[in-house]
Amino acid sequence: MTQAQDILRAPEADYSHSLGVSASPTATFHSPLSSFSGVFSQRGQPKQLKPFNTQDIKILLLENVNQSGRDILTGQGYQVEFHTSSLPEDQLIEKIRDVHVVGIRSKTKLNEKVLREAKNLLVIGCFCIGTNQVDLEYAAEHGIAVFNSPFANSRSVAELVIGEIITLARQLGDRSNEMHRGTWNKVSSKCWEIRGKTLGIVGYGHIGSQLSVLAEAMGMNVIYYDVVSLMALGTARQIPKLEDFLSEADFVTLHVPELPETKNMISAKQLGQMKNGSYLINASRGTVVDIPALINAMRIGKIAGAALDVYPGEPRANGDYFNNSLNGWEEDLRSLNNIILTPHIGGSTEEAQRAIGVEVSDALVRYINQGITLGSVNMPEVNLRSLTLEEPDHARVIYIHNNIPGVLRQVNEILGNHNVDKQISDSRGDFAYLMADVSDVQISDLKEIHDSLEALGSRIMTRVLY
Ligand SMILES: NC(=O)c1ccc[n+]([C@@H]2O[C@H](COP(=O)([O-])OP(=O)(O)OC[C@H]3O[C@@H](n4cnc5c(N)ncnc54)[C@H](O)[C@@H]3O)[C@@H](O)[C@H]2O)c1
Ligand SMILES: O=C(O)[C@H](O)COP(=O)(O)O
Repeated sequence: MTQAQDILRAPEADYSHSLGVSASPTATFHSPLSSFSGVFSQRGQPKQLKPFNTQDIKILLLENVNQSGRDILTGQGYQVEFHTSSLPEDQLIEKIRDVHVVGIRSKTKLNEKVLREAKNLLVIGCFCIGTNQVDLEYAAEHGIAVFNSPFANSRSVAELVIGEIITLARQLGDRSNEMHRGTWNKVSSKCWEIRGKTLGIVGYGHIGSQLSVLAEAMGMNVIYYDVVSLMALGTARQIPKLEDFLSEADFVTLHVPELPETKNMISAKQLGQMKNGSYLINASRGTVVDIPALINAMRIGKIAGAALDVYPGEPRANGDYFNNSLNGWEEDLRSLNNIILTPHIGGSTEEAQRAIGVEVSDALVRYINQGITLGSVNMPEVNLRSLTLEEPDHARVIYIHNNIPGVLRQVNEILGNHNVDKQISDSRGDFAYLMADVSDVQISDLKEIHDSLEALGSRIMTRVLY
């Protein structure tokens, strides 16, 4: 298989523009590499304590992350290795051992087996909405922050679904295929307007609620089902029971995350509860629909059409033919009438990918350079105003730790001998994140602070940025 693969290395970084976190040559402790043990000290892998230098940061970017994001990362001076597809697990493990940052989309599985090998990893960027492909708990336990882009592609998905509703109602896919084969088949039987029909949205979150507005603008009635009680937009109505909801909708569209509770959420029983001749659209995650049950429901005419953008097993790269990933169901799916099969393109628009690239890369830069966790999906959200590392003798201390009683007292005993300008701490479940800016410190102080924090039983990761 051919796979475009570049190593992007930025030209010399312009430190005067790198968010004010680079080492000032005038700072007294901006020494060359010292024998001290750790700017990023983690998972039993002590590193040398040296001034923060963006060029030391190694980033692995997979799955064709947009140029907008790559430009931001290379512009910081980081070393960026870029791949257009995801990697087989053995190659991923090999690559991830060495890097501080990995950027992925929905295909790359960062499970415990892979993350165990990622001894230097500080942060994961999911350049997409879904984070189900990452073991978020394991990452948090090991001090690895995870960021995503929660809604930059929602509009693209909602627009795709609108297109699919009309396409299914008018059997456009079949007519187009027939014309491609040279057949003129002008029919109106079982072709419908969507005006006045009922759209049923499962999961009324970012995508579902946008879709609600668009569908109403086209004259549809909207109902929705969600585990949370949510404010209806326009004249939409929330239906408390899935069974009642399914029996009322002409079109059912799924917008729930991949969770144990959503696995096979639409199976034979639920398909049986849908209206005769209704339609099913899935642009959420492949595990949400029981595909053999759908194939059967379409064969017997219960379901008049379907659109699938996501599948339980998806090829790793473009060109891997949609063949062996679905236990052989591909052939059955391809043989059905009025079914739209798309290769997980819900969020694949220029607008969405550009916006995601910027949003996630900005979050990564803030985290790498300043330790700011705003928008993290697995860490407490902690922010202090920009680090004043241009001033001599300033440093930012970050201590990620287990959320157990007495830690703040111990940390403050360690920091207490120094001038703490600002400090903030927050917790999320079992983990806590402390950020403190200290001034009037020399490199020997930083080493002492670092080593003392590292010795605490609660420690997950210590970072000292200066
Ligand atoms: N096809 C694509 O390219 C594409 C693009 C973006 C997102 N997605 C998928 O779509 C999903 C939804 O995206 P979103 O941004 O709208 O998410 P969201 O988190 O904003 O909304 C999800 C909604 O689902 C609800 N929900 C959760 N579990 C439920 C359950 N068991 N039953 C009913 N409702 C439940 C939540 O309460 C929430 O309101 C994402 O998790 C992602 O997997 C796919
Ligand atoms: O989670 C998402 O945002 C979508 O599934 C899109 O994923 P993709 O970036 O891999 O296309």
